[in-house]
Amino acid sequence: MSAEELKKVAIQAIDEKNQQLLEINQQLHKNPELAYKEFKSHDLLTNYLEKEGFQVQRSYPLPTSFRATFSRGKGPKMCVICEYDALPEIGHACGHNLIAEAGIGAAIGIKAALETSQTDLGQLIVYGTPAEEGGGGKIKMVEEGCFDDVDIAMMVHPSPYDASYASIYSAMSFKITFEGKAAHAAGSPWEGINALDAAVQAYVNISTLRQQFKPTWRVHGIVTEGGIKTNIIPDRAKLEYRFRAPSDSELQILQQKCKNCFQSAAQATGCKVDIVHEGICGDHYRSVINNLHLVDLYENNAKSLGIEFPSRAEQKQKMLGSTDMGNVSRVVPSIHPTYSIETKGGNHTREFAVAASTEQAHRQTIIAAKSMAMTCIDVMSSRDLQVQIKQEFIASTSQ
Ligand SMILES: NCCCC[C@H](NC(=O)CCN)C(=O)O
Repeated sequence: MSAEELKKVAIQAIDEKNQQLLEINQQLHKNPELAYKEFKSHDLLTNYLEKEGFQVQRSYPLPTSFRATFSRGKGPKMCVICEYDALPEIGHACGHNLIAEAGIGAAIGIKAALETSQTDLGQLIVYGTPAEEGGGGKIKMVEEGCFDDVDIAMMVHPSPYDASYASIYSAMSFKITFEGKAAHAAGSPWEGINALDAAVQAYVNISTLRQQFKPTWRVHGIVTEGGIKTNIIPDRAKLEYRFRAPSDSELQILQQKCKNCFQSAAQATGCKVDIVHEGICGDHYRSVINNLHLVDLYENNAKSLGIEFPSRAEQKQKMLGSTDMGNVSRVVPSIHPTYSIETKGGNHTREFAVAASTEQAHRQTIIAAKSMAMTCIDVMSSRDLQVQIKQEFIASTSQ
């Protein structure tokens, strides 16, 4: 069968499961779970995939990640990724319930095409990847070798705009602790060393320096501890900061500038400072390397389903944030397109959480699922494309 005929098979299979796919996204939306605690989401998705005839490895290799496979002979191993973690307090405000729906929908379509094809079309791997919003599930899965037998990986992400090319920055997070000395704030303030003043000074240093930041750099921080009582000079204050830049080398420069801001604030106030890159928000999320062959295929398939894209130059201007999919894109040819849903607020707002549960968002998600399935079918059907994608990957990762 031709690729075009197989795409029709995939589209029909996804349409037949439309109601079930909607229910999956709604269930996830009603039960938002945080990084590495996505047990109900994991069970919902793995039970469904098993029922649909996939070989499922639950809790592989992490407690809330999974691998599900379906093969028809030899051929390239295509990987579709589901995310399903939520944000504290604001739930599915990044729409990962829809990402899971899209991944499962694409898997249903690709499986139908594999079953219908008379040839060794390829193999499908569905990965459930936890903790994208902090904790870097995919980073751990890359380290565990999960992508060693994968030829191509893809996922989609809802947002306020359509972009087949992902403009995703390299990001690192730090925890900063200033240590001072407590004293009675009225009786003997001169005996104290004010850690809150150091934190405020550091915040102001960075804000002052912003004028000299490149327009593509991002620095954002919060105060997580700032004292106990107004009449005690705070002996400890804590900040959390995240730095982002388009490349790792720029990120290094930006980080050093900001570390200078923390250290000079400590010196000015007489505090000690400890800067730690660590813990749940501490992983290095790499920038995404877009495989342009895959980007073009995805865009053409989505266009054939009625999606309109801004120019590639405009797409590159839109920055969603950072993602551990960047780390996957360093080990296998990858794409991370975004697709638009109707929303009154951007990602990470309460408005977006509301938008992520609507019928309209579901309809857009189904189109994204079909576009992924069609892209996989294009790749599986053409040995030439497989070679070109691999060659581009080698060239882009060896720079
Ligand atoms: N180490 C913290 C990672 C935060 C990842 C987060 N990602 C997104 O918003 C993209 C879509 N989920 C971020 O960029 O802050």
